[in-house]
Amino acid sequence: MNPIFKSHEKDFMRIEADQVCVDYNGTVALYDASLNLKAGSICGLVGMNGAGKSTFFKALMGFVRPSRGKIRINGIKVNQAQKEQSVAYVPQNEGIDYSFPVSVWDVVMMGRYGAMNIFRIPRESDRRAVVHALERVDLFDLRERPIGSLSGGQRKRAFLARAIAQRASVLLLDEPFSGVDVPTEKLMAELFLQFRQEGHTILISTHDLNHVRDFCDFVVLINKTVLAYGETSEVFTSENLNKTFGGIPPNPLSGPTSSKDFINE
Ligand SMILES: Nc1ncnc2c1ncn2[C@@H]1O[C@H](COP(=O)(O)OP(=O)(O)OP(=O)(O)O)[C@@H](O)[C@H]1O
Repeated sequence: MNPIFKSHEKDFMRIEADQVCVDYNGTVALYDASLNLKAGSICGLVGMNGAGKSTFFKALMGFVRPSRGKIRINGIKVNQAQKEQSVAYVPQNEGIDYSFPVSVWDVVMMGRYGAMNIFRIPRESDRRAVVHALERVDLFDLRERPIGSLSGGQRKRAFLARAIAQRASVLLLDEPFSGVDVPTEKLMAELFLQFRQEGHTILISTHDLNHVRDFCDFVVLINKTVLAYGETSEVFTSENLNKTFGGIPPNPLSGPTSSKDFINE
């Protein structure tokens, strides 16, 4: 089953971020971050701990409000894209109480909530979407298990299934490979390539540079701002990686420390 994207989603860049700045109580986490991603692409988001990767995801999801800059998902504002369920986010840690008795099936069904009415009574189409998503991540047989009884890697697959069930055209995946075993890593990598084929756009944060080399069409190197962005073959140079991880202090550390410093008004 191919995802059915809304007609206007075909016409626009999937992700447009233009000079996005985010601060937490005045301390800059991200500044002047710009990025354009088209349909059917996989982009790696690479940077050190604290570089602002999760913050970038949260801005794209509308969980944090940029102090400056513009974001469009499929040509529309973030809050509208949220309403249309166009973008799904799989965070590093779900912040879920795993002692809470919720089944794998229920977790994946949450991906359908946005398409349901206020009573949240699943229709046949919702159940079909959940079955399809569970099958794609190879978890259908574990669907009745409490989510808390799954291994870390299985949980990651369950939350990926929730994103698949949502049928979002944009997938934001924060460290999807951390703590997963080799078969799960392989399954996920294959899935991501299928998603790309289907026209999804995937932004993946990872610390593993091999993942980027292996299947990311584009890469964003980030340290509080976008240091380099473009096709992986062009951007993945030792000079750029040094700038991202090594010796050379990036601009924001020697530059302004408050978002106010970036606002020209
Ligand atoms: N809610 C918050 N309040 C205050 N500061 C925050 C908050 N969330 C993140 N930060 C700070 O913003 C900066 C960027 O954090 P972020 O979580 O985006 O980095 P990251 O690249 O995702 O890091 P990691 O690889 O460790 O997950 C860090 O200095 C972090 O301490």
